[in-house]
Amino acid sequence: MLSRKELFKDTLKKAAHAWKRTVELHLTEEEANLLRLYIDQPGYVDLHWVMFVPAIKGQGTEEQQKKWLTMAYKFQIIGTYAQTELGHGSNVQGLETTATFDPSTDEFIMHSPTLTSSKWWPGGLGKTSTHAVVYARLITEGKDYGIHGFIMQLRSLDDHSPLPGITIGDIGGKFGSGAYNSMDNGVMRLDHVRIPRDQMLMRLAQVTREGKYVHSDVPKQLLYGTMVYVRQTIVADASRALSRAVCIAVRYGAIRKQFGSKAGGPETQVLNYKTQQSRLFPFLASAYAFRFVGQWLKWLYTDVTQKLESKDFSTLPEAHACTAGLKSVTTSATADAIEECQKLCGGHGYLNSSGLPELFAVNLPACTYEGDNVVLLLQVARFLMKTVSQVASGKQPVGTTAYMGNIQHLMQCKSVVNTVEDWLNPAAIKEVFEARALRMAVNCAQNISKAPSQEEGFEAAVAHVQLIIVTKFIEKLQEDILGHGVKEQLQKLCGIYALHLIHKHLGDFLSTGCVTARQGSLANERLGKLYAQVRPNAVALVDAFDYTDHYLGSALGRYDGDVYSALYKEAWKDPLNETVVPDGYQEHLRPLLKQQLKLSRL
Ligand SMILES: CCCCC/C=C/C(=O)SCCNC(=O)CCNC(=O)[C@H](O)C(C)(C)COP(=O)(O)OP(=O)(O)OC[C@H]1O[C@@H](n2cnc3c(N)ncnc32)[C@H](O)[C@@H]1OP(=O)(O)O
Ligand SMILES: Cc1cc2nc3c(=O)[nH]c(=O)nc-3n(C[C@H](O)[C@H](O)[C@H](O)COP(=O)(O)OP(=O)(O)OC[C@H]3O[C@@H](n4cnc5c(N)ncnc54)[C@H](O)[C@@H]3O)c2cc1C
Repeated sequence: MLSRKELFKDTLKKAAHAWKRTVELHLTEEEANLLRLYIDQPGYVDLHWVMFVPAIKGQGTEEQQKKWLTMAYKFQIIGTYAQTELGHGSNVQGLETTATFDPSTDEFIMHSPTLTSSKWWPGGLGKTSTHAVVYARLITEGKDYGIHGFIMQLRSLDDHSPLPGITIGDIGGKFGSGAYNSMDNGVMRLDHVRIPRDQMLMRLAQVTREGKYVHSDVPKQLLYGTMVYVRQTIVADASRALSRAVCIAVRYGAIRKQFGSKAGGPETQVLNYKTQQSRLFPFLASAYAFRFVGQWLKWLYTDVTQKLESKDFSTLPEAHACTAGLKSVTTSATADAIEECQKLCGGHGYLNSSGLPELFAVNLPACTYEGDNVVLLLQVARFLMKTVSQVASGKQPVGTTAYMGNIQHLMQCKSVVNTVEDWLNPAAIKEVFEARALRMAVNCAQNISKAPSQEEGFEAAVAHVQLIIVTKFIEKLQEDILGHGVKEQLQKLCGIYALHLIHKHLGDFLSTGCVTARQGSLANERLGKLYAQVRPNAVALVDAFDYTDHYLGSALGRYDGDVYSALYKEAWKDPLNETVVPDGYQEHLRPLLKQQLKLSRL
């Protein structure tokens, strides 16, 4: 087991190699991010590519982009995204770092006025990054204009030592053995560090030579644009992580046999047990659902970005609500699913050689970074409340809230489901999800005037986001899908995804009158039939993810199924097995055993 310093150095070596290849091969950002996935190290490539570069692209002027991105693409500088502080992360407007303009020198003075203003968490900040986009309160002419982004050099490009006035280091070990412990999330304190005025990212606003603050004609929320970009990538990351865990658990479930042998025959594959299927197959369906909605979200983000180019900001609220909501729902579901997949693999699921503990440790933080999942869903709730009031005033909603325009029907419709088979009808499923989401949003809006309940808003937001995921799965199935029988299997998975949500949130569907108790039990009956129908193709459906054994990194999820010899082989690689008699025996165990033995002979 590598020490944290060895782990860091090993990862730095891999990352530096990746960067070198990125430059030599002239990789695009997309290709560099694919390389990041192959390395599968939550490391230095993340923040440089995933946040530092996009922040400059989104908030820098053309001139600033030309200057800084040229260096960033060639890895002449290595950047991070320094927004979160010891005292504030969710509340960006509460950040305390200051950037005070000094007209006498045409500089900003960057300062950490309090302990809680210390920058805290930025990936790569601790030991690697030479530069950062630092978010700070812009103060000029004695007035505080709120949070803006500034490019700062942190370390010497000669010997990597921190520049004067900058105290910088790593925040210490984190959850899990490998995972984020290979990344130097850092702490930084600034003591009146001066930077040129032109290092303020000036696409959204600027300060003139005289110190006048001038806001440009773009919405101030573009300051948050980098986070919107990363949130949409995180949905795709979640679908990948979930599909890896499901691949391991399904393959192992097909190999593992326990009980159920008749007359000395073979025991039963655990994947044949109904309890195993009802715990695992909703995750299999979710892995496909999240992949499809992630593809759609990437389209939405690209579309919004193109509109922004032509100063069309109309879909910015939708982009924020969708990226925030889908990041929240998919990462929470994925973290829970990976943990459950460990349990689905019994004792061996807790071995590092299963690949599941590492997968869990790497993906759990996604529920927090890039926005705490509750905070983000409350943003979706805010967006829904605004939409409900616009509908009430006669405005026709569009995009993912278009269903709210059908308010007359959806507020009183009854589900058409009368038989188990009716739950196979996508239109019936979609209508039930639309009615639930709308009624929960309207109930929340009606109650908001009484006692604004965060809980109601939160749940209405979950209902809205789950509707988006179900809708995108249904729409995907309306496309031409190659491969004999593939569409049929995906239809079953779509049914499982939707009906498992009805089962899980039956209280919502009943309390809003969208389904009756009988329709609820028909849904459960349909679900059980779908599990049985998917079982024969379960292994094929995870093989379809096409992960190599290297990428999966799991003795339980091997393509050849040779699990037991892989587990046994992995065990002997552990450093503890380098000696048959363990270190410490002579000092600690032998004296005790000898003494007790002597006593027993008296
Ligand atoms: C590969 C993975 C690498 C991971 C490395 C990790 C990196 C990080 O974690 S970076 C740091 C991430 N930090 C966060 O995500 C912070 C989360 N907090 C926020 O985003 C904001 O503080 C907030 C949105 C929760 C609140 O912002 P605030 O300015 O206070 O805004 P209001 O709630 O008052 O809303 C005002 C208005 O603006 C709209 N809006 C908010 N955010 C956005 C956005 N990103 N894009 C577009 N519009 C946005 C919001 O909807 C309101 O609109 P109206 O209702 O129309 O007024
Ligand atoms: C692995 C990792 C990497 C990171 N990398 C970076 C990075 O590179 N750059 C960077 O700038 N940051 C980074 N962060 C920081 C991250 O963005 C923040 O931790 C995140 O935004 C959450 O903010 P917080 O820690 O302030 O949580 P808090 O907001 O303090 O959350 C604590 C609790 O309060 C609740 N809460 C907060 N506000 C409300 C509210 N209004 N209503 C209801 N409940 C509320 C939350 O739901 C949560 O349960 C990283 C974090 C992690 C874990």
